[in-house]
Amino acid sequence: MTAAPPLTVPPRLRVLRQVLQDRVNTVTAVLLALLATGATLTVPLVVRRVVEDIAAHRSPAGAVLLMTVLATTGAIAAALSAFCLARAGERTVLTVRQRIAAHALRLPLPEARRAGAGELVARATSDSAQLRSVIDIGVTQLPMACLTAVATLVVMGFLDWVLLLVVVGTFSAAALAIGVFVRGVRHSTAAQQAALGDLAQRFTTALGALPTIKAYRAEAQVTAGIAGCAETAATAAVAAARRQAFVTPIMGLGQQFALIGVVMGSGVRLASGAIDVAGFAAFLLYLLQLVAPLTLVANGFARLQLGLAAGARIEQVLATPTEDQRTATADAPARSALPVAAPDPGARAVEFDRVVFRHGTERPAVDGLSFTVPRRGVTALVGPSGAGKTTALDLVEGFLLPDSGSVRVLGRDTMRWPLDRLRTQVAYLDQTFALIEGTVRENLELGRETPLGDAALRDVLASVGLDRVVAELPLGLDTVLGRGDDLSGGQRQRLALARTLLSDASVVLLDEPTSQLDSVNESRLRDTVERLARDRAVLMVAHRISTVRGADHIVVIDEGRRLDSGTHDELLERCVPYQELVRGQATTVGAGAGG
Ligand SMILES: Nc1ncnc2c1ncn2[C@@H]1O[C@H](COP(=O)(O)OP(=O)(O)OP(=O)(O)O)[C@@H](O)[C@H]1O
Repeated sequence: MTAAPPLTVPPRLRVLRQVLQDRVNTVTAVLLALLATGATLTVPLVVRRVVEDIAAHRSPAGAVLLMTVLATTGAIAAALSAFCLARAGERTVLTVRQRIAAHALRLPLPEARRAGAGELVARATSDSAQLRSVIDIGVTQLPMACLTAVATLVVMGFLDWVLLLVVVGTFSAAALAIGVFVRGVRHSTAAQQAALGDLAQRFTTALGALPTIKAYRAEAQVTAGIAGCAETAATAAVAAARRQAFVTPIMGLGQQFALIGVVMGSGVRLASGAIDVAGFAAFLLYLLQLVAPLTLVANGFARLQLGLAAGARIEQVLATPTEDQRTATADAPARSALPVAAPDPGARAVEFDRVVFRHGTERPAVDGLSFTVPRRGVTALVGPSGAGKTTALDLVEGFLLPDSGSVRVLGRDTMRWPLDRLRTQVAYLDQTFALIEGTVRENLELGRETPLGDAALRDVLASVGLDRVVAELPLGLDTVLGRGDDLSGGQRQRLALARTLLSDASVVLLDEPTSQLDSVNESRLRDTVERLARDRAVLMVAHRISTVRGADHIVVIDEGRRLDSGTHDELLERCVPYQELVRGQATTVGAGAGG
């Protein structure tokens, strides 16, 4: 199985700054934990007073009451501290999830695709949840456990420093042994989270391809791949658990040896008067109390690795520059900081000037491409499959940036347009005709700040022949699409087209808008596009010659280069590759399609 390809920027742990965001709850949790720790540390000293009172035939009632108050206060403070910490933790997880979602949707398309939808979802869900352990352990548990252990050792040193040396010796040996066992935990936890990301990625992709998987009876085959990722995650988790499983028993062993050593040494120390019976009782209580914070420290470091590994994976996403943060050159300002200038009214709608673009491959997808699109009318981009047509549209929309040359929209280089401004001017119907999960209305109004009235929505639906279809949906315009109620492929395509038609953009990009339409709807689309092109530029990619033959201007491209341009009749007369395209369609679908 392959791990997800790495995102571009190495991980840093800036995300941990989030820990301090909910200061009120974090500080309250720390103060309450200090109170709980103080109470826990004081109890054995009060026990010593109880023993002394009993030995001196005094009433121990006062000391017992004090002990009860301290123990209760400690318990309540510990509970409240844990609650405050949980609140701070959950708020942090919430903020991180919101940041990941916002950031992932703003990543450049190639980066988002490379990361993978499932991987990004895993970082917003399971990785983010792991941050709780960084907060729970890192903010209070580890510091308080260290504080408790050190303070306990100090008090024990005051009670009897020789017996303390026995304790320190045995626990040091235990710590060394634990160090050997937990050394590989970080590696195992990182492997576990990478496998979980891989699992989410495979699962998401498989659910997206469910009809194909079912049609090819590939459920078992695909399940095996997903199960393989789950198995890798489980193997890594078990490896980490195996190492961690030794922590508590080794600490217990350390405590046993310490107890034996202390009991053996106590005879001499009591006989010499270095410690009295009450002091010895307190010393033993402290020794019994010591093992809990020490175990917590040892386990805490191991669990902290899990949170830190998740933090690194989250940071990897957040450190990848968004589209707005990307710059044209190293010293250029980020796109979001570019000055807002109005489009040039005299300029062409789109101008490609010797544009070269590679999808990270040796061979350019667009190779020195130059052509222009006038301010009004339909320009069609035709060429064989893989010629670079979609890449050209993606360059206009600013999804991709040219490696060299320039793409100008309304007279301005796309590298120098603030993206939201560019995309206000350019509407795009992409090949996937993707609808968001939401109502028909939400799909039509996507990206609009002010809602449109029902009449406007029905008009646009009528223009793509969908008015009756939508009227017959259970809740009409308010029917949620995508789950129980859905449309056919061609209907989805027309709904996506209707969304594009509602835009006020000066340039409209249509990628294969007729690929799933019957001849009636194709003819309707041609009329709609012609109407649209009366006052704006339409740049359309289409394989069907019947769709493009009426275009004002046709640009023929192959292997990322412009071969020729002109009207259908001009190209039919002089452009051999265009003639071949037309002839190819005439032989496959009949002369009517090719004209
Ligand atoms: N994400 C990608 N990663 C790598 N190569 C890609 C990617 N997208 C496209 N290409 C390559 O770039 C070239 C141009 O692809 P593009 O999708 O622009 O062609 P097209 O003319 O739109 O094809 P079609 O008509 O089949 O949709 C092809 O060789 C393709 O394999």
